[in-house]
Amino acid sequence: MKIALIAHDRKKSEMVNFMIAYESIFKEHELYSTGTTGAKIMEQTDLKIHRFQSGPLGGDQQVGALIAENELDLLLFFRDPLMAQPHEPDIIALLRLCDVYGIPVATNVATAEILVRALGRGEFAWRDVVHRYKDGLENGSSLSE
Ligand SMILES: O=C(CO)COP(=O)(O)O
Repeated sequence: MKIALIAHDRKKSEMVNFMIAYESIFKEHELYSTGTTGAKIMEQTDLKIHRFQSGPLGGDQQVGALIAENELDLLLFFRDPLMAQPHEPDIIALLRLCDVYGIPVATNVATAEILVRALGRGEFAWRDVVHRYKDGLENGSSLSE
C-alpha cells in the first residue's frame, strides 16, 4: 500500500515514536511524506521514504495530488490543533480530498494506531480492488471483464 506520513512540528516526535513502534509493518509498504516529517523519520528508523516539499512549501498539495490520482491508500496526518499554520488552506484541501476519494485518514495517534494494526492484519486488501478497477478503466476494460 502507498502510505503518506505528515506531522506538524509539535507532533513530530510522536510521529517518529509511532513509526519506530510499527516499523515492521511500515517496511512492507511504500512510504511518502512531507519534507521535514520524512527526514525526521528516516533519521530514527531504517525506513525509506519518498519526501515531497515541506508542508508550507507545497508538500500537502503534493500528497493531495497523489490522492487525486487515486494513488494513495492511507494518510497519517498528526495535526497540531493548538497552533495556527500558515498553509491552513492546503491542510483543509488535503483532508477534503481524502473524503472526496474515500481514503482512510488518521489525524491523531489513537486513530493511526487502529488503522495501522488493521493494515498489519491485511484489512486494506479492498484498496487493491479499487486499484484494479481504476487500472481497468484506464485500459478501457469494463467491470464485468
Ligand atoms: O506542515 C506540514 C503539514 O501541513 C508538515 O510539513 P513538514 O513535514 O515539512 O514539517
